[in-house]
Amino acid sequence: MPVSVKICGLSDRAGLDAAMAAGARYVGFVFFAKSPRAVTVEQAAALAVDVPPGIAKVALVVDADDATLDEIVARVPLDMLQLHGHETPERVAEVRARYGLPVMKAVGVASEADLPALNAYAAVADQILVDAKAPKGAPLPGGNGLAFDWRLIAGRRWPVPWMLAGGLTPDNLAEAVARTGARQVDVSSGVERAPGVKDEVRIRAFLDAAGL
Ligand SMILES: O=C(O)c1ccccc1NCC(=O)[C@H](O)[C@H](O)COP(=O)(O)O
Repeated sequence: MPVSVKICGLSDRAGLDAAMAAGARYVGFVFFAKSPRAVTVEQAAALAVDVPPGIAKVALVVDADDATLDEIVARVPLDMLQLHGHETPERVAEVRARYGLPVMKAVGVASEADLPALNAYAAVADQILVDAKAPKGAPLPGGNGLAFDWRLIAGRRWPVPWMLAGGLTPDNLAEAVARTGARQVDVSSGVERAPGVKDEVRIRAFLDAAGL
């Protein structure tokens, strides 16, 4: 059964066009300056305006304050906010209420100890992104191209839709979906030929592997 795909970290027209043409259901724009995929509000607005209905436009932020979110939401046409920092469940609920947009909260997983947080965020967010936990000291809280042990979440379910992320590639996607039961997946590094440089061939291969 096909799974829905989010291509994250799109920063140019070629990558966005490739993701849309291949059948991505979500396209993600990263507003985190340290990322090789970072876009400005102006860049994201210029890209997002051409994304048709049916493909969700996701703004990814990390511990953003209201002023930052105010600017992004005011100037970029969006369908979802992805919170990928240390935002608490209370902050998730606050952002959701303030902007009236669906919120997906990313939760880093490395061991059993990380699993209770998934339940806490599933209680307040519209979706959760089950991602590999960033290594200690890593400059990026996500987008590291690292997978976690998928057995940790095998058979687990949450009361909201969820997305599997972390080190996914065209070659391991089928195993990841089989082991976890994920119906939605998210990828950034695995469809790039260099950090921040999306590869149209790999995007197409990933969507093919997703059954799309
Ligand atoms: O992608 C980034 O550069 C990034 C930077 C800062 C916070 C989050 C970031 N990405 C979040 C995502 O949703 C990624 O798609 C997810 O972590 C999976 O990344 P990858 O393992 O590279 O496929």
